Amino acid sequence: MSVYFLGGGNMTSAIVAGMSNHGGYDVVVIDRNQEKREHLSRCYQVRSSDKLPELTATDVLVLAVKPQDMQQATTGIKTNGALVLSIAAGLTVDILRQFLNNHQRIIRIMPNTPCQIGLGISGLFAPANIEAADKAVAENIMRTTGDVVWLEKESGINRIAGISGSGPAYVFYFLNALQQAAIQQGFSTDEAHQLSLGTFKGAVSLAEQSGTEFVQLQKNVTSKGGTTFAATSVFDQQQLTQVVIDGVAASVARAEEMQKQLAP
Ligand SMILES: NC(=O)C1=CN([C@@H]2O[C@H](COP(=O)(O)OP(=O)(O)OC[C@H]3O[C@@H](n4cnc5c(N)ncnc54)[C@H](OP(=O)(O)O)[C@@H]3O)[C@@H](O)[C@H]2O)C=CC1
Ligand SMILES: O=C(O)[C@@H]1CCC=N1
Repeated sequence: MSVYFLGGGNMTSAIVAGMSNHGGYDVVVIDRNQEKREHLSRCYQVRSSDKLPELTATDVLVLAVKPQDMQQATTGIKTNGALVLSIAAGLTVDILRQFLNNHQRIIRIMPNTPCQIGLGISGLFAPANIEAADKAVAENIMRTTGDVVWLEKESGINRIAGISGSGPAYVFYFLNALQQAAIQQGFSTDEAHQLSLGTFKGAVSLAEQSGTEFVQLQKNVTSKGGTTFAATSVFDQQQLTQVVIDGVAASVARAEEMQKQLAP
Protein backbone atom coordinates (compact mmCIF):
# COMPACT_ATOMS: atom_id res chain seq x y z
CA MET A 1 0.00 0.00 0.00
CA SER A 2 1.39 3.44 -0.93
CA VAL A 3 0.87 6.25 1.59
CA TYR A 4 1.41 9.74 0.18
CA PHE A 5 1.94 12.63 2.60
CA LEU A 6 1.07 16.03 1.19
CA GLY A 7 3.35 18.28 3.26
CA GLY A 8 6.63 17.12 4.78
CA GLY A 9 6.82 19.27 7.91
CA ASN A 10 6.97 18.60 11.65
CA MET A 11 3.93 16.35 11.96
CA THR A 12 4.63 14.31 8.82
CA SER A 13 8.18 13.81 10.03
CA ALA A 14 6.86 12.49 13.37
CA ILE A 15 4.34 10.09 11.77
CA VAL A 16 6.79 8.85 9.13
CA ALA A 17 9.34 8.16 11.89
CA GLY A 18 6.81 5.92 13.63
CA MET A 19 5.77 4.20 10.39
CA SER A 20 9.35 3.55 9.32
CA ASN A 21 9.97 1.61 12.54
CA HIS A 22 7.21 -0.84 11.60
CA GLY A 23 7.81 -1.36 7.88
CA GLY A 24 5.20 -2.60 5.45
CA TYR A 25 4.30 0.80 4.04
CA ASP A 26 5.54 2.41 0.85
CA VAL A 27 5.75 6.03 2.07
CA VAL A 28 6.12 8.97 -0.29
CA VAL A 29 6.39 12.53 1.03
CA ILE A 30 5.38 15.44 -1.19
CA ASP A 31 6.80 18.82 -0.17
CA ARG A 32 7.70 21.98 -2.04
CA ASN A 33 10.87 22.35 0.00
CA GLN A 34 13.84 20.34 -1.30
CA GLU A 35 15.72 20.38 2.01
CA LYS A 36 12.77 18.85 3.86
CA ARG A 37 12.36 16.18 1.19
CA GLU A 38 16.04 15.23 1.37
CA HIS A 39 15.98 15.24 5.18
CA LEU A 40 12.99 12.87 5.32
CA SER A 41 14.40 10.54 2.65
CA ARG A 42 17.74 10.41 4.44
CA CYS A 43 16.35 9.86 7.96
CA TYR A 44 13.50 7.46 7.25
CA GLN A 45 14.32 5.84 3.88
CA VAL A 46 11.09 7.16 2.34
CA ARG A 47 10.59 8.34 -1.22
CA SER A 48 9.92 12.02 -1.77
CA SER A 49 8.78 14.27 -4.58
CA ASP A 50 7.72 17.85 -5.25
CA LYS A 51 4.61 16.66 -7.07
CA LEU A 52 1.82 14.28 -6.17
CA PRO A 53 1.62 11.48 -8.76
CA GLU A 54 -1.64 10.10 -10.16
CA LEU A 55 -3.45 8.33 -7.32
CA THR A 56 -5.37 5.06 -7.46
CA ALA A 57 -8.19 3.74 -5.27
CA THR A 58 -5.76 1.54 -3.30
CA ASP A 59 -3.59 4.51 -2.27
CA VAL A 60 -3.76 6.54 0.93
CA LEU A 61 -3.29 10.31 0.79
CA VAL A 62 -2.46 12.05 4.08
CA LEU A 63 -3.22 15.79 4.02
CA ALA A 64 -0.52 17.35 6.20
CA VAL A 65 -0.06 20.98 5.21
CA LYS A 66 -1.06 23.89 7.45
CA PRO A 67 -4.83 24.43 7.44
CA GLN A 68 -4.37 27.84 5.78
CA ASP A 69 -2.41 26.21 2.92
CA MET A 70 -4.81 23.32 2.36
CA GLN A 71 -7.15 24.81 -0.24
CA GLN A 72 -4.27 25.89 -2.44
CA ALA A 73 -2.34 22.63 -1.88
CA THR A 74 -5.34 20.46 -2.83
CA THR A 75 -6.36 22.46 -5.89
CA GLY A 76 -6.37 20.20 -8.94
CA ILE A 77 -5.78 16.95 -7.02
CA LYS A 78 -7.65 14.03 -8.52
CA THR A 79 -8.23 11.61 -5.66
CA ASN A 80 -9.39 8.80 -7.99
CA GLY A 81 -11.13 7.10 -5.08
CA ALA A 82 -8.08 6.99 -2.77
CA LEU A 83 -8.54 6.96 1.00
CA VAL A 84 -7.83 10.47 2.32
CA LEU A 85 -6.63 11.03 5.88
CA SER A 86 -6.45 14.62 7.07
CA ILE A 87 -4.42 15.64 10.12
CA ALA A 88 -5.25 19.35 9.75
CA ALA A 89 -6.82 21.25 12.62
CA GLY A 90 -9.95 23.26 11.86
CA LEU A 91 -10.82 21.64 8.52
CA THR A 92 -14.02 19.60 8.74
CA VAL A 93 -14.87 16.67 6.49
CA ASP A 94 -17.40 18.97 4.79
CA ILE A 95 -14.75 21.60 4.06
CA LEU A 96 -12.30 18.96 2.81
CA ARG A 97 -14.98 17.51 0.52
CA GLN A 98 -15.40 20.95 -1.01
CA PHE A 99 -11.62 21.23 -1.55
CA LEU A 100 -11.50 17.72 -3.07
CA ASN A 101 -14.29 17.88 -5.63
CA ASN A 102 -16.83 16.21 -3.31
CA HIS A 103 -14.57 13.23 -2.52
CA GLN A 104 -16.32 11.11 0.13
CA ARG A 105 -13.65 8.75 1.50
CA ILE A 106 -12.16 11.03 4.18
CA ILE A 107 -11.08 10.30 7.77
CA ARG A 108 -9.80 12.97 10.17
CA ILE A 109 -6.90 12.38 12.54
CA MET A 110 -5.50 14.59 15.30
CA PRO A 111 -2.02 13.24 16.14
CA ASN A 112 0.74 14.74 18.27
CA THR A 113 4.51 15.06 17.92
CA PRO A 114 5.47 12.20 20.31
CA CYS A 115 4.40 9.97 17.36
CA GLN A 116 8.06 10.53 16.44
CA ILE A 117 9.13 8.07 19.15
CA GLY A 118 6.11 5.75 19.08
CA LEU A 119 4.52 7.48 22.08
CA GLY A 120 1.94 9.55 20.21
CA ILE A 121 -1.74 9.68 20.97
CA SER A 122 -4.10 10.33 18.09
CA GLY A 123 -7.81 11.04 17.92
CA LEU A 124 -9.59 9.63 14.85
CA PHE A 125 -13.00 10.50 13.42
CA ALA A 126 -14.73 8.75 10.52
CA PRO A 127 -18.04 9.99 9.12
CA ALA A 128 -20.91 7.50 8.78
CA ASN A 129 -20.17 6.63 5.13
CA ILE A 130 -16.70 5.24 5.90
CA GLU A 131 -16.33 1.47 5.78
CA ALA A 132 -14.75 -0.56 8.58
CA ALA A 133 -11.85 -1.58 6.31
CA ASP A 134 -10.88 2.09 5.79
CA LYS A 135 -11.11 2.76 9.52
CA ALA A 136 -8.78 -0.20 10.06
CA VAL A 137 -6.27 1.22 7.55
CA ALA A 138 -6.23 4.60 9.35
CA GLU A 139 -5.99 2.97 12.76
CA ASN A 140 -3.18 0.62 11.72
CA ILE A 141 -1.14 3.50 10.31
CA MET A 142 -1.56 5.56 13.48
CA ARG A 143 -0.89 2.55 15.74
CA THR A 144 2.63 2.47 14.30
CA THR A 145 3.07 5.85 16.06
CA GLY A 146 1.41 5.15 19.41
CA ASP A 147 -2.08 4.98 20.87
CA VAL A 148 -5.37 5.82 19.15
CA VAL A 149 -8.76 7.04 20.36
CA TRP A 150 -11.85 6.92 18.12
CA LEU A 151 -14.12 9.95 18.43
CA GLU A 152 -17.86 9.59 17.95
CA LYS A 153 -18.47 13.17 16.89
CA GLU A 154 -16.39 15.34 14.59
CA SER A 155 -16.38 18.11 17.22
CA GLY A 156 -14.23 15.73 19.28
CA ILE A 157 -11.33 16.49 16.93
CA ASN A 158 -11.30 20.15 18.09
CA ARG A 159 -11.54 19.09 21.73
CA ILE A 160 -8.76 16.50 21.51
CA ALA A 161 -6.58 19.03 19.62
CA GLY A 162 -6.78 21.23 22.72
CA ILE A 163 -5.65 18.38 24.98
CA SER A 164 -3.29 15.92 23.30
CA GLY A 165 -2.70 17.65 19.92
CA SER A 166 -1.35 20.86 21.43
CA GLY A 167 -0.57 19.21 24.77
CA PRO A 168 3.10 18.39 24.18
CA ALA A 169 3.67 22.15 23.86
CA TYR A 170 2.10 22.69 27.29
CA VAL A 171 4.46 20.12 28.79
CA PHE A 172 7.48 21.72 27.09
CA TYR A 173 6.26 25.11 28.37
CA PHE A 174 6.24 23.83 31.95
CA LEU A 175 9.59 22.08 31.50
CA ASN A 176 11.07 25.34 30.27
CA ALA A 177 9.53 27.23 33.21
CA LEU A 178 11.07 24.75 35.67
CA GLN A 179 14.42 25.06 33.89
CA GLN A 180 14.24 28.88 34.15
CA ALA A 181 13.42 28.58 37.86
CA ALA A 182 16.42 26.30 38.39
CA ILE A 183 18.69 28.76 36.59
CA GLN A 184 17.37 31.53 38.87
CA GLN A 185 18.35 29.34 41.82
CA GLY A 186 21.94 29.32 40.59
CA PHE A 187 22.13 26.07 38.57
CA SER A 188 23.86 26.08 35.19
CA THR A 189 21.69 25.75 32.07
CA ASP A 190 22.78 22.12 31.64
CA GLU A 191 22.11 21.27 35.27
CA ALA A 192 18.74 23.02 35.09
CA HIS A 193 17.86 21.02 31.96
CA GLN A 194 18.88 17.76 33.61
CA LEU A 195 16.93 18.57 36.79
CA SER A 196 13.69 19.59 35.08
CA LEU A 197 13.73 16.73 32.55
CA GLY A 198 14.71 14.15 35.19
CA THR A 199 11.94 15.35 37.48
CA PHE A 200 9.35 15.07 34.69
CA LYS A 201 10.54 11.65 33.57
CA GLY A 202 10.53 10.28 37.09
CA ALA A 203 7.14 11.76 37.96
CA VAL A 204 5.45 10.61 34.72
CA SER A 205 6.87 7.09 35.04
CA LEU A 206 5.79 6.93 38.69
CA ALA A 207 2.26 8.01 37.74
CA GLU A 208 2.17 5.39 34.99
CA GLN A 209 3.67 2.50 36.94
CA SER A 210 1.82 3.10 40.22
CA GLY A 211 -1.56 3.76 38.60
CA THR A 212 -2.24 6.14 41.50
CA GLU A 213 -4.43 9.23 40.97
CA PHE A 214 -2.46 12.40 40.19
CA VAL A 215 -3.93 14.20 43.22
CA GLN A 216 -2.76 11.42 45.58
CA LEU A 217 0.72 11.41 44.05
CA GLN A 218 0.89 15.17 44.65
CA LYS A 219 -0.16 14.61 48.27
CA ASN A 220 2.59 12.01 48.70
CA VAL A 221 5.20 14.69 47.92
CA THR A 222 3.60 17.34 50.11
CA SER A 223 4.62 17.34 53.77
CA LYS A 224 2.49 19.36 56.13
CA GLY A 225 3.93 22.87 56.42
CA GLY A 226 6.84 21.84 54.16
CA THR A 227 8.51 23.07 50.99
CA THR A 228 6.14 21.55 48.40
CA PHE A 229 3.12 23.05 50.12
CA ALA A 230 4.82 26.46 49.97
CA ALA A 231 5.22 26.11 46.18
CA THR A 232 1.79 24.65 45.36
CA SER A 233 0.12 27.29 47.55
CA VAL A 234 1.57 29.90 45.18
CA PHE A 235 0.26 27.89 42.20
CA ASP A 236 -3.17 27.78 43.86
CA GLN A 237 -3.15 31.52 44.64
CA GLN A 238 -2.30 32.19 40.98
CA GLN A 239 -5.03 29.73 39.96
CA LEU A 240 -2.70 27.66 37.79
CA THR A 241 -5.31 24.93 37.26
CA GLN A 242 -7.78 27.52 35.98
CA VAL A 243 -5.06 28.99 33.74
CA VAL A 244 -4.58 25.53 32.15
CA ILE A 245 -8.35 25.04 31.78
CA ASP A 246 -8.62 28.47 30.12
CA GLY A 247 -5.68 27.71 27.81
CA VAL A 248 -7.28 24.47 26.62
CA ALA A 249 -10.59 26.28 26.09
CA ALA A 250 -8.79 28.91 23.99
CA SER A 251 -7.20 26.16 21.88
CA VAL A 252 -10.56 24.48 21.24
CA ALA A 253 -12.19 27.85 20.48
CA ARG A 254 -9.40 28.61 18.00
CA ALA A 255 -10.05 25.32 16.15
CA GLU A 256 -13.75 26.22 15.96
CA GLU A 257 -12.90 29.72 14.73
CA MET A 258 -10.57 28.28 12.06
CA GLN A 259 -13.42 26.08 10.84
CA LYS A 260 -15.50 29.20 10.21
CA GLN A 261 -12.64 31.16 8.65
CA LEU A 262 -11.41 28.37 6.36
CA ALA A 263 -14.77 27.23 4.98
CA PRO A 264 -14.82 28.18 1.28
N1 LIG B 1 2.69 20.16 14.60
C1 LIG B 1 1.83 19.49 15.37
O1 LIG B 1 2.11 19.20 16.56
C2 LIG B 1 0.50 19.06 14.85
C3 LIG B 1 0.07 19.47 13.60
N2 LIG B 1 -1.15 19.07 13.13
C4 LIG B 1 -1.60 19.48 11.80
O2 LIG B 1 -0.64 19.00 10.88
C5 LIG B 1 -0.58 19.86 9.74
C6 LIG B 1 0.87 20.15 9.44
O3 LIG B 1 1.45 20.80 10.57
P1 LIG B 1 3.03 20.91 10.69
O4 LIG B 1 3.66 19.65 10.24
O5 LIG B 1 3.29 21.42 12.05
O6 LIG B 1 3.31 22.05 9.61
P2 LIG B 1 4.67 22.39 8.82
O7 LIG B 1 4.57 23.80 8.38
O8 LIG B 1 5.84 21.95 9.65
O9 LIG B 1 4.61 21.41 7.55
C7 LIG B 1 3.84 21.65 6.41
C8 LIG B 1 4.72 21.44 5.20
O10 LIG B 1 3.92 21.46 4.03
C9 LIG B 1 4.59 22.25 3.06
N3 LIG B 1 3.63 22.73 2.07
C10 LIG B 1 2.71 23.72 2.20
N4 LIG B 1 1.99 23.84 1.07
C11 LIG B 1 2.45 22.91 0.22
C12 LIG B 1 2.12 22.54 -1.13
N5 LIG B 1 1.15 23.18 -1.79
N6 LIG B 1 2.80 21.52 -1.70
C13 LIG B 1 3.78 20.88 -1.04
N7 LIG B 1 4.15 21.19 0.24
C14 LIG B 1 3.49 22.19 0.85
C15 LIG B 1 5.23 23.35 3.89
O11 LIG B 1 6.21 24.05 3.16
P3 LIG B 1 6.65 25.54 3.63
O12 LIG B 1 7.51 25.34 4.85
O13 LIG B 1 7.36 26.08 2.45
O14 LIG B 1 5.37 26.28 3.98
C16 LIG B 1 5.77 22.53 5.04
O15 LIG B 1 7.01 21.93 4.70
C17 LIG B 1 -1.40 21.10 10.10
O16 LIG B 1 -2.58 21.08 9.35
C18 LIG B 1 -1.67 20.98 11.57
O17 LIG B 1 -2.95 21.48 11.92
C19 LIG B 1 -1.97 18.24 13.85
C20 LIG B 1 -1.58 17.81 15.08
C21 LIG B 1 -0.34 18.20 15.70
O1 LIG C 1 -1.07 24.39 16.72
C1 LIG C 1 -1.78 23.79 15.91
O2 LIG C 1 -2.69 24.40 15.30
C2 LIG C 1 -1.57 22.32 15.63
C3 LIG C 1 -2.80 21.51 15.89
C4 LIG C 1 -2.53 20.77 17.16
C5 LIG C 1 -1.11 20.98 17.40
N1 LIG C 1 -0.58 21.79 16.53
